[in-house]
Amino acid sequence: MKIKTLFIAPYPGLKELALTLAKEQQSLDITVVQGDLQEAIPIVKQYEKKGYDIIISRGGTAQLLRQHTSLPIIEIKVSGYDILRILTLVKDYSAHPRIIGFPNICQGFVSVSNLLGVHIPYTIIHDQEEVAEAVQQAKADGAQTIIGDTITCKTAEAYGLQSILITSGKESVLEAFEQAKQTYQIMKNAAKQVNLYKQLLQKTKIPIAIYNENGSIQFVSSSFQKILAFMKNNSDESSIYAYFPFLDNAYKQLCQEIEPIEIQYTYAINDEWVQLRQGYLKTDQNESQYYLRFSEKEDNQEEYGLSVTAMRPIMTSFSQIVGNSQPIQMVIHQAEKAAMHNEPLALYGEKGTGKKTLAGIIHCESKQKDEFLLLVRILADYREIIDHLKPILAHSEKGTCVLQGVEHLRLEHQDDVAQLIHETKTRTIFLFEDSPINLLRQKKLSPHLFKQFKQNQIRLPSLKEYMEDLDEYVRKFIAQYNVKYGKQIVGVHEETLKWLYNRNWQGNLQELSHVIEQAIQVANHEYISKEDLNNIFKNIEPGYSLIDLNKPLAEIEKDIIWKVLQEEEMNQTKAAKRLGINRSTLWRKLK
Ligand SMILES: Nc1ncnc2c1ncn2[C@@H]1O[C@H](COP(=O)(O)OP(=O)(O)OP(=O)(O)O)[C@@H](O)[C@H]1O
Repeated sequence: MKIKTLFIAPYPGLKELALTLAKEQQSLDITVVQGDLQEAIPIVKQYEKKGYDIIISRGGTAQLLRQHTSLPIIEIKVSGYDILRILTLVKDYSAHPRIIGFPNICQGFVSVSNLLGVHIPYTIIHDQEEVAEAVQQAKADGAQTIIGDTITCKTAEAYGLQSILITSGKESVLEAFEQAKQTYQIMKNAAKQVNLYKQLLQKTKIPIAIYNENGSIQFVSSSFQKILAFMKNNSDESSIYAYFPFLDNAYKQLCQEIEPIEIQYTYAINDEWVQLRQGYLKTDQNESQYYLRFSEKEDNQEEYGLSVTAMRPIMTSFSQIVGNSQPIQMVIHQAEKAAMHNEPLALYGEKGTGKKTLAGIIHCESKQKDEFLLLVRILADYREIIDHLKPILAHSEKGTCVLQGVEHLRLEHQDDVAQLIHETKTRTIFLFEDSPINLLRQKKLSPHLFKQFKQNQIRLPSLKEYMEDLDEYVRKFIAQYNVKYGKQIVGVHEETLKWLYNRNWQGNLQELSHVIEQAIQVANHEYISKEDLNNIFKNIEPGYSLIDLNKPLAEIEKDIIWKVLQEEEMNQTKAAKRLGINRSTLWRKLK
């Protein structure tokens, strides 16, 4: 297959020469068009659509075109022969010649003319815009003939001077043809590689899209394309922001700074929550590139010992917190106070007591509510962790960073975190399962770090401490899961609630929420019955016979999974690992 080549000749003679030489080119299919600086851009736009591979042009035209097309531009260089020809022509000329040109042309002339003992004055320009001034100056200096390229000659004539165009000879044109072939070959090899990777991405079925700083989509895998089509029917939007508006914000810059760590997002597409990950791709161009990919729920979290999530607060206001009990009212009171300032804060309480939820509300009720809300989980200590945390904490003067697992860091790293917090204005909220003072005593918390939030600590009570609010929470979860599962459950009977109340309750809000979720799914009356709940507890509490062999296989499987989950303190990662399945499979099987 021949290389489709567009040859733009800035003057008629070059067009003729190119047409003649093109005939001898076996591997180039050359279209020759005449056009100068002004005409070249529309020509290229017109031919670009016709599948051309490469463009050949000369001087300023070639340089201008580079800024307006992604096709490779080969420039016909002024050769020693071209210079020699001009010098031979003008050496006995009496009409005071002057060369005006870019540094390479002028230097070429100086070298060759020195060899020949011909001395022609010259003016070096660096930009086409300088031509007019250079011509006027030459005229003022007494020059009568200007030697230069097409634009220079046109300008000279406009000022009433003679001009001699530096024409390109056969050798220069042939040289450009050779270069076109070589460049095309290099391009083809690079394209081959890109194609290979693209195919690989398609084959592995990873839903991934790559886009630039402006959000313009550069690549989209077929599986991602299907999702985009699903999101916007018949839409040919080329901007990623049209589909995922949350990407166009402060996180983009952060993404670049914490590369190679990805930022996770939870996003609803047609009522279905999905996990997305955004990352930064290093390229050697000035432009920044990003990718967005769909991921299994919280997969590969341990990859970097650090996970960064753009939090989506499920509750945004203190008024949404239900419960009149003293412990809950105390939490609300303290949290309201905390939302009024920007000091580092610690929230502590057992697993599933609502620490993340409260952190989200505090953020939404604070001055920085419109800024980012990040959940940073430290999963392991490692050498570069502070380098990774630095941009996160220093990222913006605003926003809230919720930091979980800081006690996993060695004490000197914790001291570094304390220093970072001291220097930043980003609001930091620490989450602990144990009380900070206990952690301090056990030497798991650095005194420097402790000092940062010593005055601002909120303890989240365990559910068993505020059982008088149980009915409120049960009702809240029923309403929440009715929506999710399209049910119309109206509540639990008084006696069921009493029974629930009198249980030796070990779990927290997280577990209560799971139990109600299960109950909503199985309930087939308006009220959740004691039996419904009992069946669920049977499966999640130790001491009950685990497997009821009268149930269908899928149900037995569910029971086993619940049992393992319970034994692993509802830790989904550990349960999934024990069962040899991944976390999304685990949840799918429980549905
Ligand atoms: N005030 C609340 N009202 C209703 N539901 C709540 C409340 N607080 C928390 N929840 C629910 O309880 C569950 C656990 O909450 P959250 O994740 O905030 O707890 P956590 O203490 O941060 O958990 P962990 O210790 O596991 O990280 C979530 O499903 C959340 O929706």
